[in-house]
Amino acid sequence: MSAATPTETLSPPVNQQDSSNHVEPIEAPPELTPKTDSDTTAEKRKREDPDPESSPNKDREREIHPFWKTSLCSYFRRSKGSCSHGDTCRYAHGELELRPRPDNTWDPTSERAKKMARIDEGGGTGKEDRNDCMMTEAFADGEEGGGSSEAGLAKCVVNLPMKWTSDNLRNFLDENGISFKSAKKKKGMVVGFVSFESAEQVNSALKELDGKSIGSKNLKIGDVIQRSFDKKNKVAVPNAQEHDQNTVSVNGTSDIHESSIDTENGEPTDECSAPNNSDSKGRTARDVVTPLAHMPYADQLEHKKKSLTQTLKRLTRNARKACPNGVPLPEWVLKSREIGGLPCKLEGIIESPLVNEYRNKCEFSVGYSLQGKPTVGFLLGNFREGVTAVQEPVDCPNVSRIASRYAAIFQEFLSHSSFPIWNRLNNMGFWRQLTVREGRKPGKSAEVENSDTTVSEVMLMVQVCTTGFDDEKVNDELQKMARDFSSRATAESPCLPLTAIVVQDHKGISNAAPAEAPLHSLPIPRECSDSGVVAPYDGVEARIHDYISNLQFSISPTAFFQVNSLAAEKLYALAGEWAGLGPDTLLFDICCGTGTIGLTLAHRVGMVVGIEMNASAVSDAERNADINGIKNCRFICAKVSLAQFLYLYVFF
Ligand SMILES: C[S@@+](CC[C@H](N)C(=O)[O-])C[C@H]1O[C@@H](n2cnc3c(N)ncnc32)[C@H](O)[C@@H]1O
Repeated sequence: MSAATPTETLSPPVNQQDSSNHVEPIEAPPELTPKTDSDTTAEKRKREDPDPESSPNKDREREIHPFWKTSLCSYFRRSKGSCSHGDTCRYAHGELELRPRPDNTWDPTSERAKKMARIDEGGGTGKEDRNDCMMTEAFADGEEGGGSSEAGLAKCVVNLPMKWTSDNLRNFLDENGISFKSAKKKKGMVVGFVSFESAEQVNSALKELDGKSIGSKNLKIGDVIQRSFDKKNKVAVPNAQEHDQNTVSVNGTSDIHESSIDTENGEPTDECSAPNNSDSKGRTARDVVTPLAHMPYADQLEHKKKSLTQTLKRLTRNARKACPNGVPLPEWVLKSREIGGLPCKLEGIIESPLVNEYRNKCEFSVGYSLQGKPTVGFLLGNFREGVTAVQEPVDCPNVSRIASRYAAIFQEFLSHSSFPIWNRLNNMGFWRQLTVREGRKPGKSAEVENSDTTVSEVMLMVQVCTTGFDDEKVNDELQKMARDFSSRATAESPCLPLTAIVVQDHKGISNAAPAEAPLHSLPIPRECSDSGVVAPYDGVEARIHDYISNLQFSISPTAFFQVNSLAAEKLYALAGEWAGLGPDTLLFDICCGTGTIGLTLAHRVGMVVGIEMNASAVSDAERNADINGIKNCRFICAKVSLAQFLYLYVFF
């Protein structure tokens, strides 16, 4: 089941970097845990029920064999780099060649798996760590990268192993016989920059490198284009060190983009939100966040259905291949043949009650436009691809008018602020992000065609990094910002609701702030209340309220809440219908957030147990049960793992 999120792809838009939107992987049950080398004998044996789509061609088999190169070759390791099977060996000759297993785990003897285990032991999630590594160092600028890009002699190479440094990149180029002028790569990034002496060198490098596989990835080569304001270096920027004359950055409309083609079937996948090479010239925020917006809504639904079908078919194929010999294929895999390879019947995509301006939460990045103007909007691509340019949310149909107005107000404020904009390349600066969260009045879906009139509360969360800035000056600046927001919200016609302004101090370098990043609420100057805008007292906990299935939900600044409240209502109702609930049902709401699913279904079951790792979301869930007089729900703050789940099952 999937509710349609109009115009967006099924994957989250590029701007959605909120940690609260991130779903941590749940521990796999034992039968899904990584296979050991001993399992591979079974894998080699011919399956009784062969995959109908597998090809007799050996090379193709290697390409699609789910365990190909997913374990390190112990012979290769023991004999210090030699293995009689050479290239045909099914095991990986070294960490670089190693691929993840079908269940997304890594060979437990690999350095990567050990590193992840260390991170887990240390309480991190691995993702944070990788993000941090990715951004610890800025792309180096200076002599090497500079001049060549203008002449088109600089290229960026995407999909390089994260752990590579410039030395690894240079060695790799040498080993492949590529002549180049300079090569740079920061550890933790997947992008490297290579400059060449001549067009011939560029051409032969392209021939050799484009599409070449390293581990499980294929290299992509893109142009490096200087941002226009870097070239001119004449635009006044608040912090001169942010935009060094020599800085070479990848233009947001450059040729770099993630693969938009499903490598298995050559058809676009859910992830294909990035336009292709030629389209990406002149890519807009609208293209990036709502790549389906050019289609009529009915076509968008069809497109989503098709891409979901591909994903589900792939799931069946992978499950079939992953099932070891001797273990019977699950019934749903066997039955999938009768329904065109699908694991279950796909009912279709449910329409959203609201097609435009449906998002109740927008996270706007703060950065520079392609012309070097301080901008509040959406990144024009992925930082991993080297894109840092931001564009205003012009024509983005999913963004509400209110959110757009606040982005514009903030952008105007930043153009006069003496505090610097966050620089994603050197991880320095002050202003980082603006999140606009809206709360609605209770009302029926049919009455909400004009979303503006139903919004009664707005919370603004401004993310800054206070490192290195004077506390007093920071406070003055933030007070000034609050005054600006409130007076300009009041001056709008009709005046914009403003319920809370929260400042989040995020000192780290990854995009998503950790749950413990300090938050403080700013008082909203009094005059706003006279114009009908609610102004909380300083120190009062900032929160907004929304409604799903006639229940009120109180939401704290960082807690997750479905971004399309009305579509969520439809989705939850259907989940309840399908679940066959009754008074004897014990309903586990795993990763419950603010408790929305469990609470909306509580009246149809005996008891609800919600589990959620974000502490403030758990207290929101408890508060929400109270507000709505629901007594049969318990919420537990914990990271979900199989062990905990089993314990709870026995305990309750
Ligand atoms: C996409 S939200 C869904 C929340 C809720 N079910 C809803 O529909 O509104 C996912 C939630 O899962 C939580 N979460 C992610 N990984 C978790 C884990 N391993 N254990 C517990 N909670 C987790 C996040 O904090 C977030 O609140």
